[in-house]
Amino acid sequence: MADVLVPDVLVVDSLVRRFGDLTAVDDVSFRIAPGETYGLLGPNGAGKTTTISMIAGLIAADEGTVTVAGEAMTPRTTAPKRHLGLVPQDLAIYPDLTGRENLTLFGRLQGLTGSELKSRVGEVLELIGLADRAKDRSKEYSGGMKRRLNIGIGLLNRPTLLILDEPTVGVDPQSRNAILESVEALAVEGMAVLYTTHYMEEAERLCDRIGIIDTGQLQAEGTRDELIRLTGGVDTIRIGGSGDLSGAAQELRQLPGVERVDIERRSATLTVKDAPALVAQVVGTAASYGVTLSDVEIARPDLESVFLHLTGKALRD
Ligand SMILES: Nc1ncnc2c1ncn2[C@@H]1O[C@H](COP(=O)(O)OP(=O)(O)OP(=O)(O)O)[C@@H](O)[C@H]1O
Repeated sequence: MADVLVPDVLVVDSLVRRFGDLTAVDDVSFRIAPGETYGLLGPNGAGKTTTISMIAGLIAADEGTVTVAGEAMTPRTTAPKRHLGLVPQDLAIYPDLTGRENLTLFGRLQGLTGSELKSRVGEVLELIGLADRAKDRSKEYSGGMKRRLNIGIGLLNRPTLLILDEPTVGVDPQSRNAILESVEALAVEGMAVLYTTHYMEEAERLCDRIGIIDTGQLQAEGTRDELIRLTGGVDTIRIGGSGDLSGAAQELRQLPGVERVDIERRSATLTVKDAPALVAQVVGTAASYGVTLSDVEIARPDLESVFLHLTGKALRD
């Protein structure tokens, strides 16, 4: 049976945006399928906000096109905007209103009324995990709760595509986790999500596919594993200690999944396929040769190494 072709929710084709002499977005193309979470990962100033501002029809592209749910998006068109929920980096909530009042107000502005409005506000409060604080004024919320309320506003119109611009910048780790859980819950509901971040852990955890952006250009895209393969990167296990390391190394070379073993004076470095899966066996083998281990280190390539490989610089500033 032939596969049913589901059209992409978002098609970004050859987008360019210049500010004077600076090309902030330089020929960027990517697509997002329904239910997919796509991460735009890049450092500050890479062009993420400018890209999503064009996708949301807030600013015009100099070149290229954006298609949302099959409709062309420009600052002059309003129809495709009904498919979008945009959660900007800056908070857009009223501090003196409660969480529920904020959502109700924005829901009305988006054309919801009566029982539909009430039930949607209730659903969104659950989705963002603020149902039990709905009656508190938002100025009493923590930074992370305010951010989640900001996300809730973007969800009111049941968007086909939710765009989140660095939603965890400046929030504490616990709130960050709550935000990430909310985004995971949305993906489970089948929403397409475009998530910009400069935190590789977030992109690794949330995103089905990741586009790496730097100096306005999409350097590479793919799943986490596809991107890591680009670096040709491998896992390593390094064991350090005293005893018969050379004897242990001979046996370690025979273990399935071990590609090579390099011995130095008091340490051995194993190049392996899957370090976490092998480490217990490696330690056991070393012990059976009377090696007294003083340290065991696992290193796996991550998106940070991919970024370094592609751009020659670190992702973090
Ligand atoms: N309105 C503007 N006028 C002039 N330059 C701009 C404007 N908006 C963005 N830029 C420049 O375009 C480049 C890309 O900025 P953009 O905000 O898109 O990056 P970003 O990846 O979202 O970074 P950040 O995380 O810091 O927001 C930067 O060099 C920025 O200074």
